[in-house]
Amino acid sequence: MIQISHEEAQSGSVEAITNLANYKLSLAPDSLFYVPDFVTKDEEASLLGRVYAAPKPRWTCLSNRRLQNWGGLPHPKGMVSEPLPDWLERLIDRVAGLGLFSGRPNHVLVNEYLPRQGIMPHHDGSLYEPTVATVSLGSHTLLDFYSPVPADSGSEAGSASLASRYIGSAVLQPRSLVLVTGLMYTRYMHGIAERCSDRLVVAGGGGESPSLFNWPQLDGCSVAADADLTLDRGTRVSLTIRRVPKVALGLSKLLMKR
Ligand SMILES: O=C(O)CCC(=O)C(=O)O
Ligand SMILES: [Fe+2]
Repeated sequence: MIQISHEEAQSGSVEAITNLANYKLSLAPDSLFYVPDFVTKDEEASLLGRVYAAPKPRWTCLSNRRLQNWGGLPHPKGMVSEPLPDWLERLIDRVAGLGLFSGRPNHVLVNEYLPRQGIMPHHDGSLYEPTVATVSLGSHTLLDFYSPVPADSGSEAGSASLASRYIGSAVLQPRSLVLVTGLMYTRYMHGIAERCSDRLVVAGGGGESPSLFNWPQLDGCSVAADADLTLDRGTRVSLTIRRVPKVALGLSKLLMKR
């Protein structure tokens, strides 16, 4: 069993990120950033407390995960925005400070995955600015990336071709932040396989894995491996932070303008 555990995150403070370029994953074909321990263990517990304190109707149950939508429903005509709760605004402050978004993020999807749950490969789409910042809580997962379906592939482009389109993964450790932008957002698709454990494919003898984009970053962790190189998944909550550029005026704002 491989165990990837970070040195104890200090409870009160995290290292300030002064240069995001230091966190760019050079093994990925385009812009992918990975920041381990973006939140502390205390912050993780507090964020999980807030997620699970949300009223039941906040949750939408899907077949392979459940989610909470915060900030409004993105729509081609503009999102009627709703105020975000303070606990999300504080997290957004920190993400906005990284300077990757053109303005302040205004939308958060919270996903909860039990072991054996995931999300099919997809694009996040054009209603959002093409950058997503994801904080992982509670458990690791493997975020897999795929080349898009070739335009001329017709109906053959089913799951059989998925393996051939796979380009690599990032291990998302609990408390980490991953930033997907550039072609990694617009061109490549991403998904999470429905598995209860992840086998980390370590190619070659040198502890390198070309298919794990953040393998060198994991090196900084204490890694103990035996034969099976498997990470068991627990319940993972992801906070996916985005910016919806087109915002429609809500009813109250429209009335105020009269
Ligand atoms: O949970 C994640 O890290 C990915 C979620 C995702 O791809 C999405 O909400 O669009
Ligand atoms: Fe997505």
